[in-house]
This record gives sequence, C-alpha cells and structure tokens, in this order.
Amino acid sequence: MSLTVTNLHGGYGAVAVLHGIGFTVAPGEVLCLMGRNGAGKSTTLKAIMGLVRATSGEIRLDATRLDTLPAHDVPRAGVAWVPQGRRLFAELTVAENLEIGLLTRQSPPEVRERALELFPRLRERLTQASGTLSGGEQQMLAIARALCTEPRVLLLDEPTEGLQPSMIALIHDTVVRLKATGVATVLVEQRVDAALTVADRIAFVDRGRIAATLPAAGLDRSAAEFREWVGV
Ligand SMILES: Nc1ncnc2c1ncn2[C@@H]1O[C@H](COP(=O)(O)OP(=O)(O)OP(=O)(O)O)[C@@H](O)[C@H]1O
Repeated sequence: MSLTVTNLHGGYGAVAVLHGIGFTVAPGEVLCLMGRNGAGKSTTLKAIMGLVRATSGEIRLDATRLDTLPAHDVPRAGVAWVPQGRRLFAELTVAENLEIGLLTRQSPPEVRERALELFPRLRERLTQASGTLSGGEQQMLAIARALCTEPRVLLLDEPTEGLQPSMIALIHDTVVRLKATGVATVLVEQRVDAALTVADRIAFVDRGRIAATLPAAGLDRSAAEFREWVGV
C-alpha cells in the first residue's frame, strides 16, 4: 500500500509546525526525510499516527483516509511507528513486548517468528526485561514489535541514533530486507551516508514543507542539497 501525505498543516496547539508538507511512499520504497533540527520531521510522523492533529490536508493509505481516524485505529490500519527513544515497556520482557505488537492486529505467531528471524539476538533474550537490553537490542526490539503489527507502512524515527557501527549496519540491512516484503518505509535520518545507503528517495524538509525530493542514486555526500537543507 502507498502512503500519501498531501498539503498537511498542523502543530502543537497554537504552534504551527507543518506548513503544507506532502509526499508519497510506494510499496517496497524507502523515503528518507532529512532536514535541520526542528524542521518538523518527527512531527510529520506523529501526525501520520494521529498523535498530532492535522488542521488541514490529508493522509491516505491507498484510498483510506488516516487523518480522520482516532489515533488507536492508525496501527490497525497498517501503519507502524518506531519513535525516537524507542518507547518500549521497560519492565516487560522481550516476549511480552512482541505480544503487544501481535495484539494490535490479532496477528498469528508466525508473524513473531518472521520478526525474530531478522533479529536472532532477540530470540536468545525472550525472557529478559526489555529495559535491561543494550541500546542496539532495544532498537531491534522496537522494530520487531512494529513488525509484529504486520505493517504496510513503517515509520522509523532516527533508528540508529546513538548506536555503534555494527548495530547501525544491522538496522540498515533490515530496512533494506524489508523492502522486498513490500512495506513502504519512511525513515527520518540525520546522517548523509546512512540516507544514501538505504533510501530510494530523499525528501528535504524545511520549516514544515518539502523543499525538494530527489532520487538517492543521483546524489553524493557533497551534493549542494545536503548543505542547503540539512546544514552538513
Ligand atoms: N510537544 C510539543 N509541544 C510544542 N512544540 C513541540 C512539541 N514537539 C515538538 N515541538 C516543536 O515542533 C518543532 C518541530 O519539531 P520536530 O521534533 O518535528 O523536529 P525534527 O525535524 O524532528 O527535529 P529533530 O531533528 O531535532 O528531531 C520544533 O520547533 C519543536 O520545538
């Protein structure tokens, strides 16, 4: 399924953050949102999840309007969000966190097995409290829990922030592998090299709008767009 955001406005109370942002992500595609701190990348993902209310514009999953749904129905419609900072249930075990993912759409146990195949380290730690996992393992669990909801759209907010290089490579490898399953992925990423490695297209976010969208294959790290819209 494709995710289409059209001319979206919204923010926090009187503070407007999104000023007409719009983009489409197709099945099997990775769209990377890049931009300066405060540009509105995380707010865009929260708006898709119904956690920030759009004051105008539309969000659609194929033909289905998401922006009119209550927030608790957005995951059921097939959109999974891995927020910055992961937000796991720290006292619950790895297995219990995954179970919560399965409950979202009443998914069968095979869905959990497929998620664990991507992250064998989690299988060894099913009974461990998730708050005691390493940072990288917690990120794996946050992604695995999202996959337990059988998403058609996956929203990842800086999933490799603060991780060591081997863990970053594993997370990126997973994002690339998920493309083959037809999931449409929106990835918020600060680092140019990472974006160029995993993205199909890069959308540059500036003050709540898309300043430009370009195929990643046509860019290199010295491209003017990175200086202009990301400030690197
Ligand atoms: N809960 C909130 N209440 C009020 N303002 C907020 C809230 N959350 C974010 N903002 C403001 O909205 C603006 C956009 O924030 P957002 O987190 O979307 O930016 P971002 O592009 O994801 O930046 P970063 O790269 O720093 O995470 C910022 O000015 C921020 O201070």
